[in-house]
Amino acid sequence: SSPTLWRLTDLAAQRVAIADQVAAAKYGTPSPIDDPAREQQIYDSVAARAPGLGLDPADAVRFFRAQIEANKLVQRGLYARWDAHPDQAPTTRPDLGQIRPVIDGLNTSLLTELAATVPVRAARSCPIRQRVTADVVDVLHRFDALHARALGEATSATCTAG
Ligand SMILES: O=C(O)C(=O)C[C@]1(C(=O)O)C=C[C@@H](O)C=C1
Repeated sequence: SSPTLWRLTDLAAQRVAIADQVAAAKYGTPSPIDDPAREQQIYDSVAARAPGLGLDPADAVRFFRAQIEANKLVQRGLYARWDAHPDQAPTTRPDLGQIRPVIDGLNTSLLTELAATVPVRAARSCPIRQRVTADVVDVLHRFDALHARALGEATSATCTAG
């Protein structure tokens, strides 16, 4: 088990990054960014698995709500960018059916890491640790302002104290 927020934050960053592919899969199609049925499926799965990992289901769901909001923030930002600059819009359309299993894998890893970080997430030092960790992960992933803002959103529910 990891005593730091590095792995959790890197996984959240991977989930933010994959939103680019989700947006490219949906842009210019009738599929809306928001898919409440898919979200509910994720929340149900997370809530069902949480107790077995020693996690409070409501806490785990709260964390995943932030991951999904962050993902949608990126998708909306990219849509706006692509509408304004059609030359930057994707020229190939990835298959959402191939992206979601990758997201499922990230969700499982995030849940495992959530369980491994219960003490550090409950510590009084969590907010400052999370801020510093997210700043470094932004750099490592070479995130632009949109993706950095999304990682900030994704990590907003990491700390459980306070
Ligand atoms: O799977 C999708 O369709 C996504 O857009 C990804 C995602 C997610 O973050 O998991 C985000 C928004 C949708 O409402 C459902 C799920």
